[in-house]
Amino acid sequence: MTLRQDLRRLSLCATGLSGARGERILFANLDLKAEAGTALLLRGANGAGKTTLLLMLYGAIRPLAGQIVWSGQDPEGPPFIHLFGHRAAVRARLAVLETLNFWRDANGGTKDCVEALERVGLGGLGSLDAGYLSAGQTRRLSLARLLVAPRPVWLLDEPTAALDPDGDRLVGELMAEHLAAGGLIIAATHLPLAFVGTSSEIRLDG
Ligand SMILES: Nc1ncnc2c1ncn2[C@@H]1O[C@H](COP(=O)(O)OP(=O)(O)OP(=O)(O)O)[C@@H](O)[C@H]1O
Repeated sequence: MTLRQDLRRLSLCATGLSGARGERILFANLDLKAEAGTALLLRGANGAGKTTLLLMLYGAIRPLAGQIVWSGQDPEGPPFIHLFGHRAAVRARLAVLETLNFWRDANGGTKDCVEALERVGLGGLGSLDAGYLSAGQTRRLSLARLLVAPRPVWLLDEPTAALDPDGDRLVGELMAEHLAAGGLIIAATHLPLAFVGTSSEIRLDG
């Protein structure tokens, strides 16, 4: 993947973030920084608020307090964040390749979907009804979505969930390639991620 050179200045600075779900405060006064070419890993127990924080950084949930500033992006430009969450928008009766084509077009991408399916280990399954994919195959299809419409920021929620060891390696490779191309990754995970690159980590329950 090629990212524009000016994206090398991409960064995130969040200060004094507080997050709640319902009546419950999950985290308070949290400061985060992340730079292009690096990964920030979010750790914490089940229910600590990692997914909530990712949704906040994505812009889907408002913080209770604090500020989130993405720099190095044209605010009038195209969307620059991919959220790789637990839910995959896979519809039964739509083939795997059609599903990926749909996502690519909806996200303004131009990359080859057949190649992306090969890359994530789903080559040969393009004409299968996407509803028949196994849990791990569905995650792999969601990974292909990141490839067909490149965006500099990846927010990954438990990216290796449901994947086999080969899938773990694939996630590590894709992350390393994204970082090497100047992308920025924030990943919530309970497991070690097998990527090569600069990373830092914060705990939400510590
Ligand atoms: N819409 C909602 N209304 C009320 N509470 C919610 C809502 N969504 C999530 N929660 C609660 O917010 C808390 C944080 O959830 P979140 O999914 O952010 O945790 P997490 O750290 O990602 O957990 P896990 O490691 O299990 O994925 C949980 O206790 C959850 O039950």
